[in-house]
Order: sequence, then structure tokens, then C-alpha cells
Amino acid sequence: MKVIISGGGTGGHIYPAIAIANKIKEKHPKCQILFIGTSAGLESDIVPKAGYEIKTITVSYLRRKISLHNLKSAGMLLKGLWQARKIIKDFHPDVVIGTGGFVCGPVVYMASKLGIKTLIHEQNVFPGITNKILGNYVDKIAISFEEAQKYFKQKNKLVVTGNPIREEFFKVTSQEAKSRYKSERPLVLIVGGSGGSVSINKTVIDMLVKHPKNSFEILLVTGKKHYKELMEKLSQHEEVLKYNRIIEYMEDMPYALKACDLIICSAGAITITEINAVGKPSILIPKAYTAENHQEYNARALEARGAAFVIKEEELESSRLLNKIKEVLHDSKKLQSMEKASLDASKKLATEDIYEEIRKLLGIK
Ligand SMILES: CC(=O)N[C@H]1[C@@H](OP(=O)(O)OP(=O)(O)OC[C@H]2O[C@@H](n3ccc(=O)[nH]c3=O)[C@H](O)[C@@H]2O)O[C@H](CO)[C@@H](O)[C@@H]1O
Repeated sequence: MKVIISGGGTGGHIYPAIAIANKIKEKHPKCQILFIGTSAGLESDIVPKAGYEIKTITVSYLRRKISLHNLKSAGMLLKGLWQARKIIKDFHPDVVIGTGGFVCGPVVYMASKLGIKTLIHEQNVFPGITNKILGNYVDKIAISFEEAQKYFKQKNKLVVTGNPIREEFFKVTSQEAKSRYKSERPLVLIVGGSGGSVSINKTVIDMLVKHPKNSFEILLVTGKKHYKELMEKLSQHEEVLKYNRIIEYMEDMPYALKACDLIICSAGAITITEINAVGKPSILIPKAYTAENHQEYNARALEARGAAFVIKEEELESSRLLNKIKEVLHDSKKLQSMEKASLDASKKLATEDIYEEIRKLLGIK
């Protein structure tokens, strides 16, 4: 069996792709899996670390207005289509899977034109533009939220599976996690999605400069592109790093998430799914500029279940954040009920269900 998986740009598209790949490998150990991404996206770093081969193509996005950029983009898109066609023809996959991001556009489209079975997975309530277009060409559309159904015209292709996440989130025990992330005080993990968040970083640094030592420890993940600048700013504030930890990227999120007492993060669909898998309470700060404001919808869904508090980016301010952290951590009853609500929201079988759809598409018994 041969499978091509394409999805990229951000971790929110790449980690589901890896979860699907791992599930296929578990079921078919001899299966050959090839990823297609771009050299600029996070996938060219993350995918090889997960043990898979990746080939890259050129892609770009089109803007609404006619411009020089658009002419260049159209040229790049044609080039990407041609590159995708060559990779697909050389590899001869039985199925091609897309998990979102611009890169999967030319790959999945070309696969469908070549008569290969295709499936796409959408992580959010509001589908991304690439998946919306690809919906016209693919055999199956796996979605994560019931609410996403209304955005796809092709009702007969839809199946609600939930978001696939790495198995470790279900396997790591608290003991294993806490021995890796030791802390004498309650641990508060703060992450602004796979690329980091300028507003979360700014607010947390402001909070820590004013209050370096708290009754809890902060583990801030800044995102790779923001780390150096923030550390330069902190060079005058040694106390901040004496009592807290700041890193650029979290390589072992299943352990860090399981070890923490509270997570503060933006409201990407995959992070939310992972939080639920480990049953943690959260303070969610949806990124305001995302397409159709989809992160706020993700966040509000968790808030409605009693698993999270939501602070909008425009309301974010360091003293408010500090008070909210204290309020949550100091109320053990609230903490417990949030943990339970978070765990109750978890859909454990998403990856298995997506595999089932692939199996049915290929007619495997
Ligand atoms: C800005 C933007 O448009 N973001 C979108 C992007 O999310 P983005 O990639 O930012 O965020 P998600 O929360 O969905 O996923 C992040 C993934 O990266 C991992 N991670 C993150 C940081 C880190 O240091 N280490 C690490 O491993 C997380 O564990 C998770 O698996 O795709 C998601 C899924 O389509 C959308 O819901 C988000 O709105």
C-alpha cells in the first residue's frame, strides 16, 4: 500500500497528518508513506523528525484583487501543479490525503484528476479555503465539528470524525509527564499555537517583568520567530528566568500538557483537541485575525462546556491575566470541574474513524 499525505504551513495541519500516517502504519506496517509540503512551512522540520520522508513543491496563495503578486502566484501555482503531478506519477499512491493548508491544494486536486482516491480532513468549524475548493474534487471529506457540515455543498461526501491527534496524548501518564517537567509550584503552560502569538507573548512578558515570582511557575513557549527578540528584552530581568521557563518551541507537547496544571493558549483546533485528551483546564485567547474568526468559535465551544475561560485578544492585559490564573488555580473545586468537562469533550476515536474511511475507500477488508 502506498499513501501520499499533504498538509502544512502550521502545526494545526501537520500534526493531524502525522497522526493519520501513524495510524495507517500501525494497521499496515509495510505501507509506504510520502509527505508533500513546502520548504517554507513547518512541515519540512516536523515531518522528518516524525520519521517520514517529505518532498516539497512550490505554492502560493491568490489575493482577491488583480496584482503583480497574483500573476506571480498563478505562475507558482502552475509550477506546483506540475511538480505535484510528477511526484504522484513517480510514487503511484493508492490514496492521497489532504489535511489543509495551501500546499494540499495542487496535490489533492492533481491526484483526483489522475483518478486516485482522495480524502481531505478539516480541523475547524469554518473550513479553510483550500478544503472548501477541494471538496468539489475529492471522494471523502472528514470534518471535526458537526457545525462544519453547513459549509460544504457536497453533503454525500461528509463524515464527522473529530480531530486526529498524536496517540501519546492518550498514553502519557501524569507520573511520566511530571518526572519530565518537574516543578515545585503549580505549572502553567503558555503556548500561542505552533507559530507563537505576539499578543500572548507580550502580555506574559509584561506580567512576569512586574511579578517574576508567583505561587505558580510559568512555562512560556514563544514560537521560533519571536524567541530571540523576547530573550534580548529579558536580559535586564534575571529574576524572570530564575523563577520561570521560556523556550522557543515545545518538542514534546504530550508530556508538557499532561504535566501542567493549567494551559493558556490560542484556540487552534488541534491544541484544543489535545487539551481535552489530557483533560486540562484552559484559558483560551483566540487569535483575532484568523479566517472567519474561527478560533473564537473553537474557544466558545469549550467555554460552553465549562472546560475553559475565554479572554479576547483585545481584552488581554497582564493584570487581568494574572488575576485569572490565580482565580483558577486557587479554586480546587473549579479546577476539578474544568478538568472533568475538558476530558468529557474528548473524541478518542477520531484517528481510527479516519482510517476506517480510508479503508472503505480502498476496499480493504
Ligand atoms: C493562526 C492560525 O490560523 N492557526 C490555525 C492553525 O493552527 P496552529 O498550528 O497555530 O494551531 P493548532 O492549535 O491547531 O495546532 C498546533 C499544533 O502544534 C503543536 N505545537 C505547538 C507549539 C509548540 O511549541 N509545539 C507543538 O508541538 C501543538 O501541540 C498542536 O499539535 O491550524 C489550526 C487547525 O486547522 C487552526 O485551528 C488554527 O486557527
